[in-house]
Amino acid sequence: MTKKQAQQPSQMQTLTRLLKYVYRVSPAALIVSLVSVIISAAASVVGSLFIEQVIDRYITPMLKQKSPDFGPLAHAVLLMAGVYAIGLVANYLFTLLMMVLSQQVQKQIRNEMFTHMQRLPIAFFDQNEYGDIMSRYTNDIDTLMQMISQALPMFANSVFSVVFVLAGMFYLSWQLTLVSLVVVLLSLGVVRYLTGKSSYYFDQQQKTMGMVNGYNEEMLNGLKVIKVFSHEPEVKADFDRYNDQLRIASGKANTYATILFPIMGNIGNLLYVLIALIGGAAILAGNIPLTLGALASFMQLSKAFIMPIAQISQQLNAIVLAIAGARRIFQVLDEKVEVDDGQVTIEEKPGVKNAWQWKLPTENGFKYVPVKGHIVFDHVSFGYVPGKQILHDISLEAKPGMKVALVGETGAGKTTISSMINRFYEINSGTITYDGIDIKDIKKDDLRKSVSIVLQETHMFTGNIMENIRFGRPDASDDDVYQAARLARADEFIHDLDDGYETVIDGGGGDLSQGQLQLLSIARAMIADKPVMILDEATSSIDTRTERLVQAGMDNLLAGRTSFVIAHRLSTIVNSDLIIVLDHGRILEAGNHDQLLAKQGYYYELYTGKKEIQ
Ligand SMILES: Nc1ncnc2c1ncn2[C@@H]1O[C@H](COP(=O)(O)OP(=O)(O)OP(=O)(O)O)[C@@H](O)[C@H]1O
Repeated sequence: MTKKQAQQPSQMQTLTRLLKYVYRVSPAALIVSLVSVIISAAASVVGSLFIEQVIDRYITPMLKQKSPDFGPLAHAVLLMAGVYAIGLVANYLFTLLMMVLSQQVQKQIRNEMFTHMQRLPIAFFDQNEYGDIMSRYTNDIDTLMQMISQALPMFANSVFSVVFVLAGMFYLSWQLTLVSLVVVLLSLGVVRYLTGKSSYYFDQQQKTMGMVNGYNEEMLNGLKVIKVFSHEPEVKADFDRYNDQLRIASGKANTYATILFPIMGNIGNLLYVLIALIGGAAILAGNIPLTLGALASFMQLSKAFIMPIAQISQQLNAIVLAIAGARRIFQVLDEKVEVDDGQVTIEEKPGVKNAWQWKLPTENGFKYVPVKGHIVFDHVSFGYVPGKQILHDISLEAKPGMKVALVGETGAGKTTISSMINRFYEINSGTITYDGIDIKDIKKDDLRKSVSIVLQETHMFTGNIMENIRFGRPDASDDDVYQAARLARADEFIHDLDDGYETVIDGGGGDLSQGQLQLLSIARAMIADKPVMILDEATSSIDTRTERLVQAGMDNLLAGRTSFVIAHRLSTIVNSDLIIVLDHGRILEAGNHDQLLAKQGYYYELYTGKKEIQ
């Protein structure tokens, strides 16, 4: 994410944070699962220890009896079955609980991420690829869930098994336990090497997965451009490179992870044979005070000793992978949300539609003041990134109801100025006031509620035309929608569509032309009818005849409202009250059309065609 986060938390810190998170979602489920996992591990060891009793207490004596009584043996076996049954139930319970818990955690994380992302500043989305963000939302959450529902319970089960088995082994014979431990210690070297390698590659796999998804997303978005320039082979070559990196990382991670298990399995067999040999020889020589039953029990335990160690190391892979995912998820959740210290809010006057008023806090409560739309920039400077200033000392005043045009070459800073008004970004110095109130004192949501923006890039949401226009004002009636569409001159083409206002458009804009989409977004802004309007190349894809008609509708709407208009076609802005001519983020000239023409400066050259907006 941002560079600040280059210093990553350790795996242990992330795991602890994750466990706290899981605990917070459902403390009861986590505690009951933990108790169940302990019971399950203990039951299996107690079951193994029973073998000693069964052999030494019942079977061996019975071998010497002429007519053996099977009753006590049957009783002991039943008891053993009972212990195993308890273990089984506990095992089932904790598996089930962890499954349910993982679903709850998944829901909670998705919810928190979504809510958090909505509160992140636009700058976050400028700096991070959508594909990478999506990968955190999908792949990383998936791996995390697999860890919580599978790896973590198995890991806990194995850890407790190892502890109990070790205790059981010590109880039976400390000498044979020492032999087992030497074998285990030797095998741990192998485990460390293999898990170290696989976790490194699992981390790489998650990272490259994010890159592949990011690349896919970008290419899908730019598919048309790729086709226009016949860039398919180059794009494919780049994709192959990323895909190959993913294959290599994924292949290596899984190779190291999968060879671990067979190796550990064989070490387990080796230990089993070793214990049988050493134990048998020791019993025969009378070196170790061990019964036949105890040896059988010990061998059973030694088998149950290596497997959990193998499982611990294997589950460690999944845990390491999930920790990498958890870290990426927490990175998003740790991203600073937009600062909002604003106290001033905006409200619609009760009973009067589209009449807005400020709710200003005062010493003894608050007071209401009508919203006028008076915007003042006072020596404003701004840069998107530190050290690269884009706007230099901008001062301008848009009196209520004024139409202010921003003119200048591409990259001059027109959109940037408009983005400052609703605080998409924070200015570096100077102040911007709205009706005399510093915009930093206005609650962001409310500030944005009072400013309508129509961008050149239109975005429609999946739904029908009616719903998309109503997006501007959810409580608008059908008649309001028709009225806005008529004003925006969208009504005509909507009627020509087979399903009219019911025509469904998908997220990308469906079969509508860019100009038609612009008309819809103008209608959407018109229905919102805010005190301040920003039109950023809002009519650039509309033909000049329709643009004139839309303009007429808009001028009606804009009458009495403050508006900022950015347009490359100067015909759109000649009737503006104030034209601000920008060059490299500085104001070059300001005045109305006649004043600027009379000045015979930059604007005059643009208007008379001596200079062209590039
Ligand atoms: N999100 C961003 N991050 C960093 N720099 C940006 C960002 N958006 C714009 N810029 C830079 O800020 C400068 C001004 O861009 P801006 O979009 O305000 O220009 P503009 O006058 O609206 O141009 P156009 O007529 O092409 O829309 C440009 O140099 C641009 O590269």
